[in-house]
Amino acid sequence: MSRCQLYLITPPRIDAGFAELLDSVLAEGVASVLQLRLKDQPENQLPGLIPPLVKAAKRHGVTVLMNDRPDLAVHYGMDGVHVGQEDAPYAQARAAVGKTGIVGVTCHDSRHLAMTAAEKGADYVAFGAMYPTATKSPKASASVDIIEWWSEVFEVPCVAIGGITPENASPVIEAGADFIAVSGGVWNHPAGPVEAVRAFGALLSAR
Ligand SMILES: Cc1ncc(COP(=O)(O)OP(=O)(O)O)c(N)n1
Ligand SMILES: Cc1nc(C(=O)O)sc1CCOP(=O)(O)O
Ligand SMILES: [Mg+2]
Repeated sequence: MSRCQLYLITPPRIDAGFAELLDSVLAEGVASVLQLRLKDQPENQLPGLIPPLVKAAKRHGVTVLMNDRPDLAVHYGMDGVHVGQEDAPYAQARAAVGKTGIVGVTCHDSRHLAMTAAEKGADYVAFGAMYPTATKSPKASASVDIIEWWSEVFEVPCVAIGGITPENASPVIEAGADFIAVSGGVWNHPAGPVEAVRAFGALLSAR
């Protein structure tokens, strides 16, 4: 069984200083994937904000994915895109990022959605929300059972998302998640983002 990895998600809105904070967080060497999820950012600010984030990810050897927008993933030279059930359809995302690009798909708490996404060729399926979260109003809540089932039956990696913190991540990791996707559990951690990723690092390397 491969070790669970940290999949970091940006806050929904950032300022120009965020790239420096991100750099210090990625320098800890804990996160292996970064998703740019700038849901609350005015579109006209994206050209100024995205390139330094992509550069920071590449500098630290971190895979960088765009949320929702295959077009932006391609435009800014990212590794791929994450799409939800109401975003660009899988085929459109795949056509944009190509065979070697990464396409991840939200599957909520649905085995059916996950099997469909995997059959189409998704690089990973995401289940959530595992815990209550202040980052968004999730469509569903998922239990560790679906993570356990998926990881026992399928080869396609699974991501667990929603309300995950260093304090509550253990059952999700033990269930077999290939990745834990985290936003607030890093950026809003009371000890600060760098301490939070260190805590995730300690958890993940203990297994
Ligand atoms: C890794 C990961 N999993 C799930 C989501 C949620 O995507 P979606 O359902 O499209 O919701 P928004 O993120 O667009 O609000 C995700 N972003 N990343
Ligand atoms: C973006 C997102 N998608 C979810 C899903 O259930 O599909 S939960 C979620 C929020 C992730 O942020 P945090 O780590 O702060 O809870
Ligand atoms: Mg989406």
